[in-house]
Amino acid sequence: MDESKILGLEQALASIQATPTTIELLRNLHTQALTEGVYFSTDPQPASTALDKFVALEPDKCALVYLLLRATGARHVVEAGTSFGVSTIYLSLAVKQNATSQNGTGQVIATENEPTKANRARQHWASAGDDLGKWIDLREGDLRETLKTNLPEQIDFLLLDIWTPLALPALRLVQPYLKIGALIVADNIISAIEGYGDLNAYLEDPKNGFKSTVVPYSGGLRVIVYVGYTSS
Ligand SMILES: C[S@@+](CC[C@H](N)C(=O)[O-])C[C@H]1O[C@@H](n2cnc3c(N)ncnc32)[C@H](O)[C@@H]1O
Repeated sequence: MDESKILGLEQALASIQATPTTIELLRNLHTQALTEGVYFSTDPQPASTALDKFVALEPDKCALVYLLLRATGARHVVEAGTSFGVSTIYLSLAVKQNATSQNGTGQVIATENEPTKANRARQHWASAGDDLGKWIDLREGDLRETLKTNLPEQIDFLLLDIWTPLALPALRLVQPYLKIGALIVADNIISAIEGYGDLNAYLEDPKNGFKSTVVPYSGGLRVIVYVGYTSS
């Protein structure tokens, strides 16, 4: 791994509050993820080629997501696309810390279609040092089914880090529960733009109630706020 990636990883790890065990786990997982071959869901190669790949959110994006959650006090979070559970560690750390400081409850609803990936994710969370598993409800199976029921009354944050055809269906399922001011982060919005036509059109239609900007992280990261339905 080159120097700039090592530096970026260390900067990301320095921006979160976690036990040394969790930090070391994240360092290892990100290092494996950053050195694997690239996979994009818009590639012609079959999705099965991604079975043994992390396809994890990069460290700087994970740090941003963690800090957004901490800044907004988010406690009810949905993650579309969990894979080996790297980004989920950041989400669950923030939810645990927010819930503890607010004396409230909280949960990350994680989603993964592939049983082998779900198992690896669970192993990673069990080996983290922050007792993270109890903050995560991992729903195995196609998220178009698993997100149909049992969502919290109010959702504060949605991470869209999923194959592009699943992004809009995930958003549509979660939208009825989004609080006004909820944040949504969608990864690779520029590098996978051809796969995101339906999502972008939906977000840009004013009647759907979203405002957003694209921040210049690798591949483009769309940061979206749910402002609610408007008549204009
Ligand atoms: C980009 S990866 C997620 C990476 C993860 N957020 C991280 O940072 O570690 C997307 C994941 O979505 C999963 N996936 C694809 N289609 C799905 C579906 N219909 N329902 C649930 N998960 C799905 C894939 O198996 C893959 O592991």
